[in-house]
Amino acid sequence: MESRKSVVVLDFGGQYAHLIARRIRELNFYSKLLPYDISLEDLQRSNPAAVVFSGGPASVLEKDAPRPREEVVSFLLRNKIPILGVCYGHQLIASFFGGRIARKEKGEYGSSVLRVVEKNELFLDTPSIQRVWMSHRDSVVELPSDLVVLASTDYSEVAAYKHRTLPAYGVQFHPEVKHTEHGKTILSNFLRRVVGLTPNWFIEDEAMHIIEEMRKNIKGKVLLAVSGGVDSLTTALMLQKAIGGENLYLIHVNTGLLRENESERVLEILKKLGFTNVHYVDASKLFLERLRGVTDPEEKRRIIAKTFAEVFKDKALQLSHTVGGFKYLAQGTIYPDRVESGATGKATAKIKSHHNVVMEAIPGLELVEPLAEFYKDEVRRIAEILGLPEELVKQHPFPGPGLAVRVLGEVTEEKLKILRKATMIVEEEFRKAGLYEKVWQAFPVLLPVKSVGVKGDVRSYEYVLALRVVESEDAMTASFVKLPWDFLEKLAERLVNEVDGVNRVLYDITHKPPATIEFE
Ligand SMILES: Nc1ncnc2c1ncn2[C@@H]1O[C@H](COP(=O)(O)OP(=O)(O)OP(=O)(O)O)[C@@H](O)[C@H]1O
Ligand SMILES: O=c1[nH]c(=O)c2[nH+]cn([C@@H]3O[C@H](COP(=O)(O)O)[C@@H](O)[C@H]3O)c2[nH]1
Ligand SMILES: NC(=O)CC[C@H](N)C(=O)O
Ligand SMILES: [Mg+2]
Repeated sequence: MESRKSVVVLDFGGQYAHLIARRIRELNFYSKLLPYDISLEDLQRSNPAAVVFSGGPASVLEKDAPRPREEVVSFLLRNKIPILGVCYGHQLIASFFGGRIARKEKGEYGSSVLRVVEKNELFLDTPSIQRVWMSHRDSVVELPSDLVVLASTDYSEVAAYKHRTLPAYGVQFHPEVKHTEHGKTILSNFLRRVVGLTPNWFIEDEAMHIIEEMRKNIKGKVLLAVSGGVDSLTTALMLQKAIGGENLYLIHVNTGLLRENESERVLEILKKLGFTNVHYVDASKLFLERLRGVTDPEEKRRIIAKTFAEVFKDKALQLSHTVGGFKYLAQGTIYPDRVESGATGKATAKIKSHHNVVMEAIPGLELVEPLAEFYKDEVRRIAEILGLPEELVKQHPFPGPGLAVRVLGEVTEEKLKILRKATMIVEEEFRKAGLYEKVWQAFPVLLPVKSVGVKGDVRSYEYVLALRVVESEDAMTASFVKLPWDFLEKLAERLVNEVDGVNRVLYDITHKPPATIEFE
């Protein structure tokens, strides 16, 4: 059993379920995300001080809606372990106690004004009227006498409730998202006031703990895929600290889908960081061959994942002939990679297949993913602690499938060449203007269409680039950046003047959701 108390978040499939756990960790409490149908034994192993029921896409009104096991519910109630329901969780807990849930004629999506109608610890230090963020269609329309309404909105009379005698609470809104003004205070109130917890989770200790665990448990040679991004570099540093350099083998693959001189740069960095067993595979021909004629985005991702695994396996086999067998495969997978691939919970919807997650199946090798539970900003803090140079800590994320998801439709050498050049210019201009570190990502995308233009009095019929520039905290949600016109103008000018084959530049003004950050 875990020695320290944890706050368990039961995952009912909400896209923001892990965000709840993350906010709780930001408040310095140890938190774990577990599947909604976890057994009592496994739940107890986590030593739960409190349990949060997350939101989710299902409806409590459906017969086979996800529910926690009965043994779990009765354990929580019997032992008076505090519970907090969020959205779907709020509806679920209300229904356990005999409340009535109904599907109303319309939903309540986005910002709402919450009125606190009953003084309660949960809303301590927050104003009686506050903005909250809602995303639901079902509502709690009747409460049993055991439950008291704490807050309402115009649309939802039961926007928050508590049980009269048990430590059970529900909120229809999402306290975990930034758009809920006082969400963090509300979560903090629940943990400090209702549950009575004292802080027991600090990221430095956490990273050191994971390193310590790896030191104890890893017995044998480790293969690590390194892209040069902050995730895999941090993974490499953690492993270096845990097991030293001797048993650590780094492989960098040139997929042919990387940016200008990227592989050379990565190899240089690894040398500087003191890694000795570094191996390079140039598989660019193979990747491009296999992608020829393929236009479907998920098919492209599948091919890249499969090829990546194959290349990796071959190299591992080849290496093991010379240095002896490998026991582990390490990757820089971070939490959002898994959420969006639908790999975190049974109730989560799949958005797109992030390639490192699909790569899990290399038979015979045990997977090591020390960052699997962290968000990017947490990874950056760990990287800093481990001494990764600042420009590497702050580099923008670059997807595993590389430029293939930014050349929409079929990937060809010609298009890659255009996009490489354009990418270089965009990165350069952002750095020059001091904007690079202010945004989450900034990159061009090559659209699969040509448009008519005029260059030097001559008609041109060339490709169109889209610019994608977003701000984000963790890539789960993002907003487009309102860049100054002058900057955009200069950037577009450079792109059409210097990149052969492009005569038009568009600016993407959609947020995520509904658009994703990458176009494929
Ligand atoms: N070209 C590559 N060569 C070797 N490993 C790779 C390559 N591309 C991706 N990987 C593996 O897949 C993982 C996920 O890729 P991803 O691009 O998300 O992460 P990253 O490059 O480490 O960090 P960032 O998200 O900051 O770019 C990497 O951490 C790495 O383990
Ligand atoms: O390792 C990765 N493998 C992938 O297949 C992949 N696809 C997208 N990304 C990056 O993840 C973040 C969220 O991207 P999306 O909004 O496009 O899903 C953004 O930061 C993207 O750049 C990937 N990273
Ligand atoms: N975000 C949620 O948890 C939604 C809960 C439920 N599916 C509803 O629509 O009301
Ligand atoms: Mg990367």
